[in-house]
Formats: sequence, structure tokens, C-alpha cells
Amino acid sequence: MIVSVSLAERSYGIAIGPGLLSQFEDAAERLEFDVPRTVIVVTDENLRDSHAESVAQALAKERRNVAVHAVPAGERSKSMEQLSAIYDALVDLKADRKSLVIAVGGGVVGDLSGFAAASYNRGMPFVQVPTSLLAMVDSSVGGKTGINHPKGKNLIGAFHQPVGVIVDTDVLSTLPDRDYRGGLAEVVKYGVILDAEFFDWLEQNVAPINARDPAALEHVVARSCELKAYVVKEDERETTGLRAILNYGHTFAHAFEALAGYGELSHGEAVAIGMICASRLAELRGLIDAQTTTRQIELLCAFGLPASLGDEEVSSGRLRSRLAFDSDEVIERMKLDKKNSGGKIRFILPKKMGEVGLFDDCEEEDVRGILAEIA
Ligand SMILES: NC(=O)c1ccc[n+]([C@@H]2O[C@H](COP(=O)([O-])OP(=O)(O)OC[C@H]3O[C@@H](n4cnc5c(N)ncnc54)[C@H](O)[C@@H]3O)[C@@H](O)[C@H]2O)c1
Ligand SMILES: O=C(O)C(=O)C[C@@H](O)[C@H](O)[C@H](O)COP(=O)(O)O
Ligand SMILES: [Zn+2]
Repeated sequence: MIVSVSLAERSYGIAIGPGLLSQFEDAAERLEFDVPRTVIVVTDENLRDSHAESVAQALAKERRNVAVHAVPAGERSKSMEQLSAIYDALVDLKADRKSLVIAVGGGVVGDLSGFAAASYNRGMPFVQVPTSLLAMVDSSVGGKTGINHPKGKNLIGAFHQPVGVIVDTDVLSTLPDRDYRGGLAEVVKYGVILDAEFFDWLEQNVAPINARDPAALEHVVARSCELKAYVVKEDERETTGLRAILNYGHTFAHAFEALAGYGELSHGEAVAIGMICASRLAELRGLIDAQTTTRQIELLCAFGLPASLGDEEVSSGRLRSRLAFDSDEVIERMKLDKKNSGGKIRFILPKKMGEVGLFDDCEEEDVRGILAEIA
């Protein structure tokens, strides 16, 4: 199936289905983008010899000049150093403005190589081939690209839409459990912010989703992409406030990720805990009842995700002692959030299941109370 992201001259399609990786040329034709002579496949070291190689091989059939560049796997690669290494690879390849960057990997590879494509030669086309669930349902769509600053997530970046997204659902069979679960946090997010029926469906389909049943996965990916495409179409650059709803849970999550040290807590785990923090904040303001938070906690837990910093999943092994955050430091990091304006921290809070709003008048004391509660 194809989901369209309608953005006038920047419109593109998301092709979703099994086996698409080895049929890259066919998918490109269906999505109506050109594959030029010079192509760089950016990936991470876990995927270089498997999924990235499948794409490179599918492209090499046409006597192209194809380079594969692999960065170390993990969040720490969203860095100046790895960005610079991609620029070097593009120089070596003599890439021009029509050369294509293909991101084969999770959200890290997509964000990093998307930003390289946005900035090298002042902009080159790029294609997203997401291989993690999180990248399939969220990061490959919408054109947010960038890297982290040591003090704040995604602080350096650009909006740069891909020319196409190719989602081969078969590749999820090799995704480690922890990374699979991380993607489900963003899926739960869509239900809370936009689609109460989808949230109900997730509650009713925990077993097939946990078992990675192909039909359930196809629905999870397709519905998530449709919802994200709708938001991005309406507010591509987060100017009206609509796109900011995709940041539900992220005000807390990004502060946790930076403070824990990038990669210690995965993005999905941080978002899961962050959503519960935001939901509790909504309760304190009288926006929702406790049951709305409880449903989120139960669903996240059913997917093996943490709902608090003390949960077993997070506190297992070496993480236990690290994840006690000082509330002043969390609030300091929140003050760097890109959504803020006029020095006020902006939170996305649920008003009911399937609907959220933006609030910039939350009391710091309430935030501190919630941080103490989830410790
Ligand atoms: N741009 C956006 O709109 C957006 C949206 C959500 C998240 N993000 C970003 O995405 C990042 C998180 O993405 P992620 O969870 O995909 O992390 P990731 O890219 O680090 O991938 C997670 C791990 O899974 C491995 N992996 C990926 N696909 C695999 C496969 N098919 N088989 C085996 N291993 C596989 C990777 O090598 C890596 O070790 C964060 O940096 C987050 O900020 C961006
Ligand atoms: O696409 C968006 O918009 C999102 O907010 C999706 C988020 O899941 C994602 O983590 C995004 O990278 C966060 O963006 P940021 O602007 O808060 O850095
Ligand atoms: Zn996210």
C-alpha cells in the first residue's frame, strides 16, 4: 500500500509492504522518484552487511556508483563527528546536487543522514528506508532531521522532506526486542493524541502485536503513517501548533535522554515514561481522570515498556543507579526545548483519549511532584 504525504512540490509517498528492500527500483518507480547514477547508502554498523547491502545490491544492477557508509549503531552517532564523516564520504564520492542519499536504518541513521542531505551542497534528495519499527511509524516521515547537542536532543537540524519512504515490513523480523518495544511507544502516542479508536484497537491486539504478526504490523505501520502524514500536511514546520502534538511526552523524554547520557535510555523508553508524566500533569490540572492515565500505563506495560523510571525494564542492570534525576536539572533541560516560546516550557497534555492540547502555564512545583512520583 501507499500512504501519501501531500506537501505541494515536496509531496511524496510511503510504500509499505513485505519484501520491498530488494525491489528498490520498482518501489522508486511507484513512488515516482529518480534514482541517479551516484548514490550513497548511509546505515549503521549493525545493518551494513544485511539490510543496507540488500539495497546496495539492488541498486548496483544498473551500473551505478554506489557507496555504503556505516556509522556506529546508537544514539551517540547523532553527532557533529558522524555528520562530518558523512560529508567526507560525500566529498570522496564527488556527490552533486542530484546524487541521492538513502538512509537504511533506524531513527538515528534517518535523522543524521537526512541532515547531511539537507545541508551538503545546500540540499540533496534523500530517501528513507526505515528498518526499525520506530523509524517506520514516525521518524522516516515528516522531514525532521538533525543531531543532538550534549545538552539537548535534536537541537541542531533542519526540516528536509525525503523524496520517498520505502517500508519493508519483513525487516522487522531481525529487530531486537528492546528496539521493537521502543517503536510501540510512538504508536501508543498516536492513539492518545489523535485516535481513540486506534488506542482501543491496540488494547485489543496486544498479543498479535507482541508476536509481530504480519497483519497486525501492517495495520500498526499504516495507521501510524496515515496519522503522521495528516499532521505533517497540515503543519509541516510546526508553526500553527498542530505538529507540536507529535511531541506528546517528549518534553520530559528529551530531558531524560540527555541527562541519562544519550543511548542509556532509548528514545522509545523515554517517551513512554514522558507520556505518563504528561498525563499525570493533565490529571493535576483536572483535564482528565486517573483512568485515562491508567489505560496508558497498562498498554505500555503490556508492550513491555516502562511507565516510570523505577520500572524493572529501566532499572535493570547498570541503569538502576543512573536514572535518578535531579528535578532542577530536568527543568533546566526542558527550558532548551524547541517548542518553548517566551521563556515558558510548553507541554502537550491529554484532554481526553484521542485529543491533546498545548499548555505553557504549568506550575514548576507540579512538574517537580511528578518527577518525584516517577522516580
Ligand atoms: N525525525 C523524527 O521525526 C523522529 C521521530 C521519532 C524519533 N526520532 C529519533 O529516532 C531515534 C530513535 O530511533 P530508533 O529507535 O530507530 O533507534 P536506532 O536508530 O538507534 O535503532 C535502534 C537499534 O536497532 C538496530 N536496528 C534497526 N533496524 C534493525 C533491523 N531491522 N534489524 C536489526 N537491527 C536493527 C539499530 O542498528 C540500532 O542498534 C532517536 O534519535 C529519536 O530522536 C526522530
Ligand atoms: O515529527 C515530529 O514532529 C515529532 O515530534 C515526532 C517525535 O516523535 C520525534 O521524536 C521528533 O524528533 C521530536 O522532534 P523535536 O522537534 O522535539 O526534536
Ligand atoms: Zn519521538
